[in-house]
Amino acid sequence: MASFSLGGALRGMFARRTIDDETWTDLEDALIGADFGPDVTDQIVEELRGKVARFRTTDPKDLQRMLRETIEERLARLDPTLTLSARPAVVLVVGVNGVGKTTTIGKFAKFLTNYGRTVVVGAADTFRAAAVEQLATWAERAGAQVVRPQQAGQDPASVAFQTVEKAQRDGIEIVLIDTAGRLQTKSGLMDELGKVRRVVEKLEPVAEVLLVLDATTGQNGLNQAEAFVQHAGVTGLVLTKLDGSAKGGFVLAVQEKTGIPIKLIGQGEGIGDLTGFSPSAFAQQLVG
Ligand SMILES: Nc1nc2c(ncn2[C@@H]2O[C@H](COP(=O)(O)OP(=O)(O)OP(=O)(O)O)[C@@H](O)[C@H]2O)c(=O)[nH]1
Repeated sequence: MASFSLGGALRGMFARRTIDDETWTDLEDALIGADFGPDVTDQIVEELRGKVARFRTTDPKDLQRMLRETIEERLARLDPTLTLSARPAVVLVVGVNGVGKTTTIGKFAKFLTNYGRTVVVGAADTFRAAAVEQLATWAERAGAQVVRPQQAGQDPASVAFQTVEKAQRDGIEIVLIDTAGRLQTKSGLMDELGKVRRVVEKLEPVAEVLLVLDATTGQNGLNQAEAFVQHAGVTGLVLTKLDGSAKGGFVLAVQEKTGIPIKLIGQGEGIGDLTGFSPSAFAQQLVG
């Protein structure tokens, strides 16, 4: 069972033979506990009460199936497909420190090389040499090329530019650009991201801006998301650390709050632990 599954939380509900008042309390507690948030929880419970009445069922198994369908239907309102058909397709990866950005870029590079794509990674987080080396190690493991800053503190936008230039020159299909994640000076960070984007777009349009969020952070993650969504032109979300989280509901909460689709999910620290986002597979894992 995936750790973000509602299985444990719903156990009480299924221990009962019929749907009764306690069933609804248990369901509500399970959804709140899993970080769906109060609004989405109320809406889901309301919808399921309606369905249960309409179909005149008293079987908790029916309720489980309806819950799975409701969650899947809501997750599927946005399209999780990555837009990577441009050549090169330029992807900016944004997010604050510690959410798993570097690891995600490594895993994503591997995901793409597994599909036979060629990849170059640009280390535009130029203030920490250790971060550049960590990224380079991941990229090399993934079979991707790397563009590093030529000196510490080089303008991130110029590293991004050189990375896209290399892709154009060498015919590399996908460009992944790591960006700095300092949130202390939010406006500084957003200005920097804007500059990276403008400079890259002198060469190629940006295909995707992926915001990496740590699924274990709940409301804090939602606040981070809002800042990036407002200022960085985010086109897709990547949720990391779902393997360590009992908060699977965050997936739906963050997608509905931002209106931006989840495109990738990370479920572990290994290079193979990143997958595309499938609403039906996710709803199945979540609800059982
Ligand atoms: N369990 C789990 N751990 C993850 C996942 N993704 C990343 N991590 C771990 O989270 C920690 C931070 O990951 P990094 O990739 O270094 O995060 P970052 O956002 O680049 O952080 P900085 O390099 O500090 O900017 C590492 O210990 C990773 O192994 C995941 O999907 N599941």
